[in-house]
Amino acid sequence: MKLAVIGVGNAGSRITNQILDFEQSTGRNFCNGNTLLINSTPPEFDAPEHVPEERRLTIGDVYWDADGSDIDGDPDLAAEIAREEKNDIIRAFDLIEFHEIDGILVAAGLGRGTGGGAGAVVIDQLKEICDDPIYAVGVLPSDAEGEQPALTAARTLQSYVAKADNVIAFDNDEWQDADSASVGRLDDSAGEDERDDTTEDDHDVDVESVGSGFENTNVALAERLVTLFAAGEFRNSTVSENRMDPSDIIRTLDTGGISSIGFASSDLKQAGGVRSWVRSMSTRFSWMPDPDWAYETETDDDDAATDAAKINRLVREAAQSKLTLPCEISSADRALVVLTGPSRTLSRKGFEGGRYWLEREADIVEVMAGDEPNEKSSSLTTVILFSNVTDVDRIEEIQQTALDHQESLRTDGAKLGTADSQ
Ligand SMILES: Nc1nc2c(ncn2[C@@H]2O[C@H](COP(=O)(O)OP(=O)(O)OP(=O)(O)O)[C@@H](O)[C@H]2O)c(=O)[nH]1
Repeated sequence: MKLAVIGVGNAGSRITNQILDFEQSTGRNFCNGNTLLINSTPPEFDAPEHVPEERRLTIGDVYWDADGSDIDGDPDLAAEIAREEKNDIIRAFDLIEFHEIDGILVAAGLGRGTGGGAGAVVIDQLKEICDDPIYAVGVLPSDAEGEQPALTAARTLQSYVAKADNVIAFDNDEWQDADSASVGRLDDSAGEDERDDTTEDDHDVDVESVGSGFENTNVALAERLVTLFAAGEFRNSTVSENRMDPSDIIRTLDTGGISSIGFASSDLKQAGGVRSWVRSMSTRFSWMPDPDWAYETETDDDDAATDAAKINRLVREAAQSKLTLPCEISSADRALVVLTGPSRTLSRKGFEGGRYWLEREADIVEVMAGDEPNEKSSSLTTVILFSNVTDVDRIEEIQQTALDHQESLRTDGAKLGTADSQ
């Protein structure tokens, strides 16, 4: 599937950059340079930068020049700025070749201002000028960030779901362990005494003060998104009977609502000897031929049966893996399974078995499937998209925190009002 990828805010910008990094390093070509970053401050990247300067738009800088303020987590201010600077944003859309793409992916963190507020307005503005489906990647804040980001995310998630064709959610709370200890914790430089004196609220993490620290989570998210959306977009992909079709992805996401992705991968043993020598030489010297036979994997005695069992197991593992948004998979409306690997290992029998298991186990009536043959892949990978999941504990938790916080703001406001009137 060909997609334009637009990152809004810091999280959106870093995720977009990571998607491009993964696209490039795996030899795919699904966005073909159709990308844009929209932010209120220049983001810090964790990976080599792939988005050229002319595709980075800064919004709101006239405000900061005028009074030194910034968006600082306020989604209403960010939305207002995005509406006021509509002309600049629409002009930046001119850089996207809409005739080349099947859809648009807008990535953003939902717990603060630019991603949550301006991102929703950007989706509206895109809808005014193109008919392609618009999917969002919405990052949910972790508990450690405190109550205000939860309230912001509860509000902005609602508006994303209403505006985008589908929102693929990513739960930082579940995934942060993958990253450096700095994120979601107190600054280690703080002294013990200082720590003892902090109140519950002081433990809220200022995302900006800990730098990015999201490198591993962004890599995990990019790997899942690219394996799903770029299926069939390998530069030198071979033909396959069961090849992934963009219309299957579009149909799966057509449910609207919130979706989640599962993923599993298994390394293949590549053959040694002359094949290994050719592989290493062609990596070192671009003029050397890079034939597919050099990537053949070591074979087992009973190949077909082994491949079938392996694929069947991978589909189960992906369904039971840590999802981008943990949820009850049986609450999904539709699912899509994508299998990537060298064509000779993509056992149709194993794939059908895994698909059948998913239909029964997750009780999903409509499970679509497709594969992405890549002769040079050294692993077998399965990605599963669960579309319109409705049984999600994490979202209920965020909504409850948001309600409690709103209530405490109201009570505090009322107390202040009483004090004022006395
Ligand atoms: N997964 C992931 N989450 C991030 C990253 N950066 C920030 N976040 C999360 O995304 C949310 C939004 O943070 P930012 O993207 O920094 O904020 P912003 O959208 O630029 O908004 P303002 O800071 O108000 O301008 C936070 O609540 C964090 O949970 C990132 O690189 N990856």
